[in-house]
Amino acid sequence: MAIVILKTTRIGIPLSVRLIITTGKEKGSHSYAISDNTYRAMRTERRDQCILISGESGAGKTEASKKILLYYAVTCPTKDHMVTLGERLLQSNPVLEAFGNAKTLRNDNSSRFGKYMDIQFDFKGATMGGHILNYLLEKSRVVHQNHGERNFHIFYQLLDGGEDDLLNTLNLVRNPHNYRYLVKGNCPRVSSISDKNNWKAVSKALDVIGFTSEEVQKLLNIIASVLHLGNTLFGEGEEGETYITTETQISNVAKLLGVDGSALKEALTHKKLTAKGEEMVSPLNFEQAVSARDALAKAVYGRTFNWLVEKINQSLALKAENYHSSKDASVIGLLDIYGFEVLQHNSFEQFCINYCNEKLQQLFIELTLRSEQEEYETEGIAWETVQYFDNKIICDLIEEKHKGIISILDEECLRPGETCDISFLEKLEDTVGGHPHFITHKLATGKTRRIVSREEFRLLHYAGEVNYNVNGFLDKNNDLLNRNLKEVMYQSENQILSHCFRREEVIDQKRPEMAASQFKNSLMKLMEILMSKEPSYVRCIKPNDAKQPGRFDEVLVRHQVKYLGLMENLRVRRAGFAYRRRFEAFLQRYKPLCPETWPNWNGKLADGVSALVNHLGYKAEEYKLGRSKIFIRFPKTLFTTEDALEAKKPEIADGTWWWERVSSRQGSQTLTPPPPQRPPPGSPEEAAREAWKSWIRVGSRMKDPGTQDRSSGL
Ligand SMILES: Nc1ncnc2c1ncn2[C@@H]1O[C@H](COP(=O)(O)OP(=O)(O)OP(=O)(O)O)[C@@H](O)[C@H]1O
Repeated sequence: MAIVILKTTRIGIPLSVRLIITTGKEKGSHSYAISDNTYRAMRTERRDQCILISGESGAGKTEASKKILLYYAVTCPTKDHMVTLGERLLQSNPVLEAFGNAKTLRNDNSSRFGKYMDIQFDFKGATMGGHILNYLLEKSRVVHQNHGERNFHIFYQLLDGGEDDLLNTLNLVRNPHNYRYLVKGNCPRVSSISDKNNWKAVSKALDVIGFTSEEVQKLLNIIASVLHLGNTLFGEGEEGETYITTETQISNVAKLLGVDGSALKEALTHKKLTAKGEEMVSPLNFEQAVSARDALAKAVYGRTFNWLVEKINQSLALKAENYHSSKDASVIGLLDIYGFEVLQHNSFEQFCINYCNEKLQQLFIELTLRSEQEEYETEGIAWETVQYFDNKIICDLIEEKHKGIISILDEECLRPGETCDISFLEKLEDTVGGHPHFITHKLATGKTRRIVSREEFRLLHYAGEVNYNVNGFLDKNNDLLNRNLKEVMYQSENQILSHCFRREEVIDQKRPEMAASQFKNSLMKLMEILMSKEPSYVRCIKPNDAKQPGRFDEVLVRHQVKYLGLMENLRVRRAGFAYRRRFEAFLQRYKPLCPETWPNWNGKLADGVSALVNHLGYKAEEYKLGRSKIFIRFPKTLFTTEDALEAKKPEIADGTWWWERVSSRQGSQTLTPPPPQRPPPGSPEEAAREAWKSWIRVGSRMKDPGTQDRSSGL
């Protein structure tokens, strides 16, 4: 069971709050409602929309996003030659889940990457294309899993579901226990997952998306090579030299990756350095060789995942024949990104995940709480301010240039001389030691000191307090692969790999951006994308930590409701107005309802709106006029007005033969331009027709790009 709280919109109107508790039977119905409302808002407002799905790991974000996608795939019109776009959108899910999801302690199908998907619609509302942006895959899982967790699903699916012939060509045996990279978490069986069935689903999906059998083979070669790489072991010679003890494994890896075996062996046990312009080769010790092997496995898997997303994007891309209609295209974005995560041992990955959640909370504050309240102030509407915690202070602590945690981490990675994770921690203490949301063992006093170990720093996030162990921060941020390993991969005969290891990085030796900065920059871009759209929210709340149906842990739920800011949001919405619109847009749309304002109002806009609402009989408590906008308190008021408008449409065009023809053919709600034959010039029919035409063009569509109508988070 999961609870989802959502805000609904109709023609872009923030509506009342709905709390929907889903049970097995009605699973997904709520997601259809928000999908539908967002689609309608996009069409009537002609404004890009986005749906932000948030919640803790295991709360139901991915399930909700799949339902939303399903809704669009099934209900939106498609062009004849585009019938498979919806199908391809849907089929991208099993593929991305196979390669990017894994069993964790909190969720048997946890997304270990973030995903933002754009669905493009043409002016008739038909799906035209899609695009996926992926964020920070948890690559460390390829080589290590916590107890009770698994590696990415694809490894188990391949071993369980792959045909005998396929496994033979990959030199794999069916038992996952034979592979070191799969037994780190004790390789638990998961009753809720059928790897065999999922393998079938993934194979079919790859086909539907348009992967050729050659590409699939190359992809699986890489997956199998990672397993063989995990079984590649090293020995130490008498003089301390490192060598590979498992010849069969390494030749399997070389064959599957399409690289030269001896070059690979050399690159796994030696590193190339350039000192004073001269190239030197230095042997790696045992630990360094193990690290080089693991780094290669992570790099190969991570880059292959990016390639996979690229391929899916090519398949979803707007086709050339639709470019002409893309000018009028609208977009619905769907964000399903990792939720706030607190584990027993939180590392670099959790730091990035929780930073991302801080940013999303900032966005929520910006787009809803703050903008809502600021708007009342700007418009001169009397208003009782609702207090909320602004987490900007935490975002700054993490991301500020030169002074933030990410900058300090980058500096420590680049600084010459001896650096390590502990020196990073010390640097943090020196630089952000006094910050109210930052604590370390050294800085803590009393009780807190006991809960922060010497290798940890503690951040007081908006959603709770989290200790991060600095071990591995520098390595993960550096994300470096020895140069000679990159060279070997660049020369691979497997086109996926040679595509993933690019010339500028290998030959020109351009240093890639540090992982945390790269993540920070991609988040900044994401925020820009989301800010340009009208947001709707799906808030997923996890009912219990035991993955059990029908159990409702009140403390856990209360905590989530609190940190998601739902109560503040409720208060803002309740005290506020359900709808607001600029005077000109309101007048444009509803002017047919009042003889004084139809077909044109030539006086002051505010007076026109006053005349209109007086004629409609609005009561004083139902609305307020601001400086440039009308604010309507209850959705009911607006719906009554909308219904009156619907009823009025045929009457506006009364007496014109063309209206009757259009309405009898296509239904009276269709906003189709009148047919070319004109009524006699100067006749009342012609005047009615002209007024109608202009209203159809502007008023009925409420095209109002200047409006700051932000959906609430509920
Ligand atoms: N609406 C729902 N009704 C019943 N069960 C659900 C619902 N949503 C999710 N679940 C169950 O919860 C599990 C976790 O859901 P999901 O994978 O969507 O979580 P998530 O929030 O995306 O987690 P993560 O951040 O770890 O990826 C699902 O596999 C499913 O068993």
